[in-house]
Amino acid sequence: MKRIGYWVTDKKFKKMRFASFHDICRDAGYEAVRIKEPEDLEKQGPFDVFIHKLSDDIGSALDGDEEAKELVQKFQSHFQRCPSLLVIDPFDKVARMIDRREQYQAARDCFQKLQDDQYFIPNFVELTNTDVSSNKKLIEQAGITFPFIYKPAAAHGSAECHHLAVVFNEDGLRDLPPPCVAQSFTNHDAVLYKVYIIGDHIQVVKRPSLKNFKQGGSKESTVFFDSYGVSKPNSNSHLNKLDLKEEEPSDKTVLLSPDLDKVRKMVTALRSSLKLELLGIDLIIEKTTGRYAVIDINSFPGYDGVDNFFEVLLDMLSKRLQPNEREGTRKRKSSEPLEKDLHT
Ligand SMILES: O=P(O)(O)O[C@@H]1[C@@H](OP(=O)(O)O)[C@H](OP(=O)(O)O)[C@H](O)[C@H](OP(=O)(O)O)[C@H]1OP(=O)(O)O
Ligand SMILES: Nc1ncnc2c1ncn2[C@@H]1O[C@H](COP(=O)(O)OP(=O)(O)O)[C@@H](O)[C@H]1O
Ligand SMILES: [Mg+2]
Ligand SMILES: [Mg+2]
Repeated sequence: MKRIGYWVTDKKFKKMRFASFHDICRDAGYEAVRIKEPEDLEKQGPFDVFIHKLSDDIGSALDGDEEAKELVQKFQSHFQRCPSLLVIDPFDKVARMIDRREQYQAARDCFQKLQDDQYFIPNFVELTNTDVSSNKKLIEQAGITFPFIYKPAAAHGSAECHHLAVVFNEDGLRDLPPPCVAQSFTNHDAVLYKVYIIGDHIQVVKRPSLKNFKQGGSKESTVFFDSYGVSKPNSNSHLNKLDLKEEEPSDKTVLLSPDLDKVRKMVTALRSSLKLELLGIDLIIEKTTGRYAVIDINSFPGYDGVDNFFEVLLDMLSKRLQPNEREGTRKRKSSEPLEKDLHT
């Protein structure tokens, strides 16, 4: 019987109802094994495949957190001792999504190769200090316009990673704790699409999002917000409410739901360059042009609203475990070490 090892937090285990995954696996002739302690992994194994939400720990480990380093190291040592183990997703590929600047750069490179300007990453720049005049220059050079959105550089790892802000003018540059990313705000009529990906399977789920703001900026003070309050299924923040005059579509409004063929083309390109199987892409549609903007990429997200998530997951895993597929995986060296400094 093939064995599927997995690592998720208690919160994620409960929220996603992972207990049912065990039944679904058993019915299909697989065994799901929840790893709770990263001790004696050989004894808990052997596993044919290992899936995980370790992005927070990988992020903290890269930041130098000793406990996280130890945890990540234990898994990596196990992977090295079991070279045939399929790891979804490989730690080095997950690591590339942790720093928002790196994540955006990778996605922008991918879109440039695709040579299709219907997809874009809104202009962004990394700010590493609080020097207002040099930050002003960096923002101008990157073509960032007011308002812009402030995001902590780390996309995963702590609650603070989701403490964002909308900055309306140069005065707002004083309040931004570095390291962070500044990104042009793209009006999108307060609708965001979660593009949830499980291998080849894609499901798009509609979510609330930030309202439109006057382009070019204003005198308003910076608005700080927690992203958990604006784009979860039941979010109902004042920041989600379009201003009254905007509720009726204007001539310039391109009101669209995403075109699934376009989404598929985008996902195929991103998957092939990011080399991730379990991911979520936050997509917004630019109000004035209808172009697709990717604003966030999440490793193993919540998949809230995805139909039959565990059946789809098991289907993907069983396909990946087919001998032909394994050959491809081995070529990808899925268990390569993440970073040398995580071993020290
Ligand atoms: O718990 P959820 O359903 O809010 O899922 C979170 C994701 O929400 P989403 O599916 O995109 O709505 C969430 O996505 P966002 O960054 O909020 O777009 C993250 O992936 C989050 O992981 P982390 O805490 O940043 O490591 C995810 O948290 P974990 O479930 O991995 O703890
Ligand atoms: N460039 C942008 N233009 C417009 N709205 C944005 C932009 N970036 C983020 N947002 C809004 O902020 C929310 C959180 O941003 P996101 O980058 O997804 O961070 P998180 O990782 O915390 O989810 C999004 O759900 C969306 O409503
Ligand atoms: Mg997001
Ligand atoms: Mg995110």
